[in-house]
Amino acid sequence: MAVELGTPEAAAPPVELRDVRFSYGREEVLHGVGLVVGAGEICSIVGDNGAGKSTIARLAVGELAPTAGTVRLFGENPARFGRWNLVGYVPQLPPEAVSRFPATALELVSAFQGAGARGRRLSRAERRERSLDALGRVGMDAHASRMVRELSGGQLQRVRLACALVNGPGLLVLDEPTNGLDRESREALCSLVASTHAKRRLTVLLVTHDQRVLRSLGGSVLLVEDGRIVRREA
Ligand SMILES: Nc1ncnc2c1ncn2[C@@H]1O[C@H](COP(=O)(O)OP(=O)(O)OP(=O)(O)O)[C@@H](O)[C@H]1O
Repeated sequence: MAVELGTPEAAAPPVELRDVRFSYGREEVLHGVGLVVGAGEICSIVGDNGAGKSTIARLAVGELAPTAGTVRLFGENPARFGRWNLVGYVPQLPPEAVSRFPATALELVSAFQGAGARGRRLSRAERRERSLDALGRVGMDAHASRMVRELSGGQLQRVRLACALVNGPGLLVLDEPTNGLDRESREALCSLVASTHAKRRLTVLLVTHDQRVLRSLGGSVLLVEDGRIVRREA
């Protein structure tokens, strides 16, 4: 079932899945998923544990390849996509996976930086400035020199968001971004995503269980059950 979101535009939509099937080994977990997220739209994916939400997000950013069907990222096959500055992705990870990383917050964000406009190589000073700016946007510039293993779960999640935003992406894919966040951090994250969306016409694909995040960000909501999109709420 293909679910069309928003009005068609001349430019290719940031995210497009057509009749996508996916199997981990022999077990098929997505059974013909279709969705289109147009430029500047917010689309949230909800559903029970194990329904297939993260798998859809991972396919959308090319982390997984479909076993059947078509995935397009800004109109291109993710396997051949080259404009990764356009994509910010915060995967669902156990916090330990990042927090043992032997780097400061600033170094972690810098590691995610791509080239500048038209592929220009950035100087060290420019990279530092852009990383500090991204940390500032998530309210973490004061913690730039701290080792990521010393950060709280909420602080670490903000730094991961800075990593996703540092290249000024056109598409932000967030998988359960508010897991483990307190109210203040959750609201800060939602308002940052909402303001970036409004200012820069950011496209957002969000996986969440959190009704408060859905209410705060608005947009379309897709319900996934057992590897199928079964409902769309605009
Ligand atoms: N690496 C993997 N290897 C094998 N099976 C997997 C793997 N990752 C996910 N699965 C299975 O694929 C199905 C869909 O998983 P997925 O993580 O996409 O669900 P989800 O809706 O995001 O769940 P949750 O809300 O718990 O994060 C589940 O049955 C899960 O057990």
